[in-house]
Amino acid sequence: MMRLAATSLCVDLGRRRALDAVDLILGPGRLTVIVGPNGAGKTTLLRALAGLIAPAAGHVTLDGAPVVRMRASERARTIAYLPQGGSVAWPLPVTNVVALGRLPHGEQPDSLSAAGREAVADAIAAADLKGFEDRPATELSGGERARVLLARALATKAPVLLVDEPVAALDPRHELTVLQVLRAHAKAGANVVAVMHNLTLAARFADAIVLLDQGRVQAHAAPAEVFTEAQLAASFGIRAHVSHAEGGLVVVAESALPEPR
Ligand SMILES: Nc1ncnc2c1ncn2[C@@H]1O[C@H](COP(=O)(O)OP(=O)(O)OP(=O)(O)O)[C@@H](O)[C@H]1O
Repeated sequence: MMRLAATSLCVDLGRRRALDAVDLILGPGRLTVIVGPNGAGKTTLLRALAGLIAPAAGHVTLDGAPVVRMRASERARTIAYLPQGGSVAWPLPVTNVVALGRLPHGEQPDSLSAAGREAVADAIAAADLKGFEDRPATELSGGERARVLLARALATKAPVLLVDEPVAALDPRHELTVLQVLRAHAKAGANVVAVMHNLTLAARFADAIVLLDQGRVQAHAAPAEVFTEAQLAASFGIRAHVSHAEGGLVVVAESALPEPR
């Protein structure tokens, strides 16, 4: 099933309560986008969903089992996590970096199974990296590198995919490519959760939006229900104009509201 659930989830970072009593149920087959202002707790929530942070209270479960208690190898096969602004340390060819996504299956880049080779090829095609296979991953632009790291996560073929700002460094065409890939992955049955700042793209591609503010879930609903002018003013401190266009909702941030929140 791959149903992710956070129940009364509280996470402390240092002395700060970064997540406060978060309740969420995220079903498979959906692309959920987490939005919220800087410091709202989005990355912390994604890391907690991935089982990478132990909660101060409450828990995160995958099909009822606490993720922090899953064996690390099983968790790595089941939950692919793409951190924000990841870097590549070694000058490996792109194909080998993408193939690192097969490590949770016990496959080394130079000894992939047939399924592993297919997964790597699929991921390279999905991230629009054909032609880049032999380039050293350290000699790419920021946006190209971001796509390589996404491809590594896709190559895992994990049924849960958690991605932190996957389109932050991308040009408009690749923003669309990546969101189409994430949506297709969800439509194929995966549970896909992405953190994003671009509200119009989020509205266009997400099945559901989670709006976080100060560590709390302010809304969890369809984009049109979450992206109201009143909600955007309350959570982001902006005056925004929301309109309905053919491709979906368009959110235009018009001005920052003068009052500090
Ligand atoms: N290691 C840490 N120790 C203490 N506080 C931290 C630590 N890491 C993050 N925080 C704080 O926890 C809060 C949530 O951080 P988080 O990175 O989850 O926010 P975010 O919503 O992802 O922000 P952004 O949009 O800027 O990426 C912030 O107030 C941040 O300052």
